[in-house]
Amino acid sequence: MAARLTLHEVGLRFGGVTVLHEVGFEVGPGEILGLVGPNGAGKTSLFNCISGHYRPSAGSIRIDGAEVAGLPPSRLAAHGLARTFQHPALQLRATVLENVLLGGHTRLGGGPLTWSLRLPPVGRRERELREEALELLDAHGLGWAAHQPADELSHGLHKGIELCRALMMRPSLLLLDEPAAGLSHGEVERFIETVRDLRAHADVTIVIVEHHMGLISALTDRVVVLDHGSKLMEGTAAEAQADPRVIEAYIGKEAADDAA
Ligand SMILES: Nc1ncnc2c1ncn2[C@@H]1O[C@H](COP(=O)(O)OP(=O)(O)OP(=O)(O)O)[C@@H](O)[C@H]1O
Repeated sequence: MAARLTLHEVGLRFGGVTVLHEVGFEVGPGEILGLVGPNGAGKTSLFNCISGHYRPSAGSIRIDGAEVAGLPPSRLAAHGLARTFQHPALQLRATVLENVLLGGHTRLGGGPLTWSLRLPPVGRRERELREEALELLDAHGLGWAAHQPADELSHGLHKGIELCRALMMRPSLLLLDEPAAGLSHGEVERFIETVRDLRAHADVTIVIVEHHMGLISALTDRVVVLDHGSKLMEGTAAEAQADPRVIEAYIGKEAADDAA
């Protein structure tokens, strides 16, 4: 079942630097939320707090009411969370299929003893997961690459493989960090269709960090705009793009970049 994500006054500090300050919002089951804001606003840092890669210095992060702030990524899988990264984190020497299967390991069942002895239920489960991974790759137009080493494929294909790996976890909460970065126009269009298809057929809540406003407008129900680590506003993508505070935040950043 799709998850509810609730953030309350989340803060993050590195030494004396405040990266996030009292950030709060809620994403309802099955919703698609965009997290946007200028470079350095704190979007990826907030993702890292939600996915357990950073421990927030303050506040609360709940998935379906359970407090998860500070839990490591391995424990968050049990709460239904999966994520992708701005720069796909793949095992480059492994095949595409092996990479996608990594996402299924939490669903293998049993424990280290049954795995190391490779008892019959493990073998059966492995075959089922392998079939499922191949179907997932086929559904995302990557079936042809299943047995190729990941490092022989393009950046755009790496993003697709990483998404399949995340989907192998059967997540109830999916975090996508800049899924369109480095993709061609055609690849972005295909990605938009993929997420629409997910919304129609998978029971999942999705949060997307993205600079590509076309993608954000096409996919999200709501956006949260961050600036300098704080929430600037929350509303639809159209409301955000027309909001003078948001325009000021982006223009101010561009002016500062030009002056540097
Ligand atoms: N591990 C860290 N140590 C110190 N500062 C950090 C660390 N991680 C992030 N920051 C700082 O936190 C701020 C927010 O960075 P973050 O990458 O979260 O922003 P962002 O909104 O995702 O930016 P972009 O759109 O460019 O990816 C930046 O000033 C960054 O330098």
